[in-house]
Amino acid sequence: MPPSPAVLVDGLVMRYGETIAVDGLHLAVEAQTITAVLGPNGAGKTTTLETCEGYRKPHHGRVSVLGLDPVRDRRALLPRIGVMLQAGGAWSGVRALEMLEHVARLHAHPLEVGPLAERLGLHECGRTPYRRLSGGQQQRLGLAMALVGRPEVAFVDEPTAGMDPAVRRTTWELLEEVRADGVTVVLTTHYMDEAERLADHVHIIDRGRLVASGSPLELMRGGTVSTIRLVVTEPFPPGAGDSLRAALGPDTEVSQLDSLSLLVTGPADASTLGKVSRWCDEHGVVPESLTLGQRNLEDVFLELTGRGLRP
Ligand SMILES: Nc1ncnc2c1ncn2[C@@H]1O[C@H](COP(=O)(O)OP(=O)(O)OP(=O)(O)O)[C@@H](O)[C@H]1O
Repeated sequence: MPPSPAVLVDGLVMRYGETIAVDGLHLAVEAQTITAVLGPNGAGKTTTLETCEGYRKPHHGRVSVLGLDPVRDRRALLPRIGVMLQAGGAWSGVRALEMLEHVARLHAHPLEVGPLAERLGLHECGRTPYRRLSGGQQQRLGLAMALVGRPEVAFVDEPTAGMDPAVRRTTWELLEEVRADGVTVVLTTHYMDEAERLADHVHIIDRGRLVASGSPLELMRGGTVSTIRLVVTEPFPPGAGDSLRAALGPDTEVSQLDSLSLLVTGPADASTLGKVSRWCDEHGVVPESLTLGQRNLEDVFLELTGRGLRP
């Protein structure tokens, strides 16, 4: 029998008034892995995580974490999970290190507070009340609070949003270390490089529904294998995507990523490359780069939904 998932979301429906935030979502998270939930703004990622954390009750369907119901079994579950919310999570007047020590005491085998705070650069603001911490400091404290208890499952909502590159790398290393320590990590992110580097498994959601699941490699290999990325120096003329699509024929798909880049998916062979460069020539488009490559997670999302992942 396969091991039971650490987190199971089974036909979850969540509504805010008329808005359907999560629309019959199914996903399973294998224990001791890092699972990334990807999706554009408003896809329902935070709502799903908050339901797994026991902050919201499913309107339909079921959620189970470590075999427990996050609402009904909240008291039993709380010491076994770590939570990093997108914002907040600490009392406004509490000092940063006091808060971290408090959370550590709620768990049976916490990490040492000092070294964790030092690694996340929290020692320098350890005596600062939470409300006076900068946004970045609050975020690092939130991450430390999620991990300090050595939880069995850590839910981290956009852990590196807005972090500088060095702290981002430290965060990635920390998440990899806790996974090696046996922690199951469920994270949401908008950063493709984060998901590609960290995640064992990715669930892509859009409009509250699962649109694809797999390891980053499986997702990037599935379907069309190759891409040609055309980046230009001046914005494309209106209708450029349609015009290039017509020039390339039915075997290829053309998506406009932004005003300066187009992605061609399909056979990225010499003939297609020749057609792209002829099209540039005929339309007065000056390429800055024309790159052949395997599609990345962002391309996968675009192919599946026709829209980009980033805000
Ligand atoms: N408290 C709320 N009241 C009303 N609508 C809400 C509330 N929270 C979320 N929504 C709506 O539910 C939908 C899903 O939101 P959610 O925050 O779960 O998405 P998300 O994928 O986490 O987005 P983001 O990447 O921007 O954090 C969106 O349409 C959002 O506007």
